[in-house]
Amino acid sequence: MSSDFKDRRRKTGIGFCFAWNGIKEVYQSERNFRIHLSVALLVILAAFLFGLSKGEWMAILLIMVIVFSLEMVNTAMERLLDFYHPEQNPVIGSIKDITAGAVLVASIGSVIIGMIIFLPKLFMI
Ligand SMILES: Nc1ncnc2c1ncn2[C@@H]1O[C@H](COP(=O)(O)OP(=O)(O)OP(=O)(O)O)[C@@H](O)[C@H]1O
Repeated sequence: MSSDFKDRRRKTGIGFCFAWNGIKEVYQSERNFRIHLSVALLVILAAFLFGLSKGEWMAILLIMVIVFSLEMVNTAMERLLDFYHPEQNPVIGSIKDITAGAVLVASIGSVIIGMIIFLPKLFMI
């Protein structure tokens, strides 16, 4: 194996570690992230119990990934803004509102997708 290839592999490994630390950091510090994770685990359990189709699995997994990713971007944005501009400012406030709004939009979407998939199955019981 060339040293260049080994170097690149080592860098990828380190990058993965940093990214994993980021996920751990958000998990430990953000209550909303932990709530979303608990709900996601319950939904995955329900998905196994109801035997979802491949398309239904893809829909719930995709929306979960979107919610978690936006939650992390929202947290990063809040920290960035607090670091560079700790004072109150209407522009900072509206940027934080917008990124929080993005999480809310995805969360509402996830509830709607969940209802479309699970409600008919619940009514059949
Ligand atoms: N520097 C600021 N200037 C003006 N308004 C702010 C500022 N910081 C926060 N806000 C307002 O307070 C809200 C909450 O901001 P904060 O940074 O406390 O997020 P949070 O409560 O930790 O949110 P989350 O629950 O998503 O982590 C913002 O959406 C914004 O409306």
